[in-house]
Amino acid sequence: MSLLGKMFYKEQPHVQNLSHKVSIIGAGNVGMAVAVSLLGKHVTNNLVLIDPIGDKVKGEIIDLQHGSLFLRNALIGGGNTFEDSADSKLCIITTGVRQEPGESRLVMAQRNSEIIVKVVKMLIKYSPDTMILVVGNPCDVMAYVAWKASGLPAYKVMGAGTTLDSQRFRVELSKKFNINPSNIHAWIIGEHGEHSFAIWSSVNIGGTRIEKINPKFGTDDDTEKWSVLLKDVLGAAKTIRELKDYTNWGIGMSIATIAKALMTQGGSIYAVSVNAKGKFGIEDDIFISLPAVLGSNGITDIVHLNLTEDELARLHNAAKILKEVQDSIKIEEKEVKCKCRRCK
Ligand SMILES: NC(=O)C1=CN([C@@H]2O[C@H](COP(=O)(O)OP(=O)(O)OC[C@H]3O[C@@H](n4cnc5c(N)ncnc54)[C@H](O)[C@@H]3O)[C@@H](O)[C@H]2O)C=CC1
Ligand SMILES: CC(=O)C(=O)O
Repeated sequence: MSLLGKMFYKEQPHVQNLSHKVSIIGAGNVGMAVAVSLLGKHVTNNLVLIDPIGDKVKGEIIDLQHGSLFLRNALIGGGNTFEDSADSKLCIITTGVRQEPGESRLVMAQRNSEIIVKVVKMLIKYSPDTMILVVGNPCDVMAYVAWKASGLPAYKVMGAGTTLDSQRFRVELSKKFNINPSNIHAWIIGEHGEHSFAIWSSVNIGGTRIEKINPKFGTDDDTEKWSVLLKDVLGAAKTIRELKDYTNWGIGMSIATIAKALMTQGGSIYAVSVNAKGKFGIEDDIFISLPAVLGSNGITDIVHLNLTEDELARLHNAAKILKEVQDSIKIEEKEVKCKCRRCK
């Protein structure tokens, strides 16, 4: 009899609870920040990390596994192929090349969309019913590409959107008001990029809409110049990139929070990239960042914001730009061959 046989009276085979599997695709700076945040927030104890390129992902998996002692015995698997992602409830795509200096978003969109299509086809092969959250940039357009490539209903596919921008906005406001950012309700919507904008009219602290006190709040005519604060918010990515080359911790934590809403506690609202067709006068399938209610099967509702005329015009402008980029992308429907042991 083996040592295990001598140690235990076996009652039944050991079965792992696989119902909360989250797969992260891309073990770069963002992917690893998402992984650590998901584990630290106990969003899942069944994590898979996949990166088709290089050995780094294998090293990251072993390294993280050594932390599982402190992470509710989390199961951490993955590698270069997609088989371990089978039956994921949520797949988070962080693959993508970063923008080269001087490179247009459009060129980056085409390059990254080719990666997204390949990745999504593989994910759907193993998890046909998964939810997909796209982080790779330009994330609104990449969410559209993921939706097209996946064949999933739109409510199951979203992009990180302007969650991070809204988070940055709340943090900057919190520094001025000296209030915990979780008690400040403020949104950036539109496109996660050059066409995002703040909904100053809805900034609310402690049940008080600031615009009611200062009707010029956030406008160029405001003598207190609150709008200056937006420079730090919208320029944050550039500032951080100049200092450390990439951004990862802020997005890692916001993705873990979105994932928590999708995995455990429905009813939380985040400004994710959603298909806005039929909302706010948008007529086409355009993925754009709007506050949406998240539940355990994806997006349940999109908030019917009370936008001012100017804010609505900005939203339509962002939608127009996003549609132009979406339309410029060629999404090839070609079959992707899996190199995993099961399919070889
Ligand atoms: N939505 C948001 O708020 C944010 C988005 N990002 C975006 O996230 C993406 C990842 O950024 P980082 O992790 O810093 O980059 P990184 O270079 O550290 O990691 C990217 C990963 O993608 C993988 N990859 C590259 N080409 C691939 C291909 N052809 N097929 C499969 N995998 C491939 C690489 O192996 C690498 O592990 C970028 O597009 C970046 O702009 C970053 C921060 C915030
Ligand atoms: C890189 C990026 O999209 C950000 O940090 O906002």
